[in-house]
Amino acid sequence: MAAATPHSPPPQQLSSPFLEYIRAPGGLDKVVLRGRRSCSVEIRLFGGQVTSWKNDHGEELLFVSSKAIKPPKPFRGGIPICFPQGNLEQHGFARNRLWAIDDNPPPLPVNPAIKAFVDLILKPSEDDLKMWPHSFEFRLRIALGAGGDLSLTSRIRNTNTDGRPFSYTFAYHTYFSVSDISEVRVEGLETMDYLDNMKGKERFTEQGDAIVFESEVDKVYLAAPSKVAIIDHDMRRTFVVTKEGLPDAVVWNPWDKKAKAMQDFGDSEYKHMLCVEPAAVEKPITLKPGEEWKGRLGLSAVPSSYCSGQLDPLKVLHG
Ligand SMILES: O=P(O)(O)OC[C@H]1O[C@H](O)[C@H](O)[C@@H](O)[C@@H]1O
Repeated sequence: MAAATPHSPPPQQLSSPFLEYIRAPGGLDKVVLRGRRSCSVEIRLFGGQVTSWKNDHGEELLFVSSKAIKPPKPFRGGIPICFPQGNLEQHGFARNRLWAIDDNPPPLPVNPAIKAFVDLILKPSEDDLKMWPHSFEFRLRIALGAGGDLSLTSRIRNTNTDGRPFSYTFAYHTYFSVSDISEVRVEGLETMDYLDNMKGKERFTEQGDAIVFESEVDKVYLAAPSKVAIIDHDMRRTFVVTKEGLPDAVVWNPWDKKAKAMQDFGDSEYKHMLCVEPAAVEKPITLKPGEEWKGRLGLSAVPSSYCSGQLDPLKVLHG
């Protein structure tokens, strides 16, 4: 069966106790995944974008700006999908398109304990093909695990019929909600090489300590480990970010000056967010016709192993 068009009714399998399809005008239809107690995930069809992830106490774990703008502008917060980047609009057009429910996705091995998931699909429109002349199928599975963990699996296939390969860069532009950015540490990126977007993408090596935030940061960590931890002292919460198929990790906080310059971002909101974005940036991914690429993001929020001023990075990173 072909993928549903954006305006067709939601398929039958969406009527499950773990899923709700909510209609809203202006491309704002969304799917809500429900887990144990108050765990939930909200996904907007516009952008195929996760806009909310709540833990079992119903606390929001992702940052969304109070000034976020409605479609057709990209939405500031949650997890925008950045694809296909290159000489296109910033971060590509996928975050700016209406995705459809994929009612017959090719099989994807899943943990049978995961009941709450949804499959979305994006194919290029005629206009998209004028801008980026490649035919593709982008399948996105968003799943809420039994313990409240969230995973996004992207499968991108080259469906060009003229034999041409294509290349792209990619990012899960994840906006985490934090209590106070100056109390946050990121562990797992110590001693990594990075490109500094604020210094013309010059390459540097990170020092040996966990990363803390005192000013604007916009860095692409290269060949970053598959697990990175964001430790929020005040919340005593640690986000564990895992990634597969995505070598790099972008870390971004706009800080005060850039915050003021952004129309869709509150002046002080930089204090309450941090982007850590599993990505493939340095080396574009190339797919020949018929080839498929897979990239996975896993997120969990666990209590910090914070004890009398000492954090134990080994415990956080290796369980
Ligand atoms: O404003 P946007 O297009 O959403 O981009 C917001 C930010 O995203 C990334 O993290 C980039 O590294 C930054 O350079 C950019 O400013």
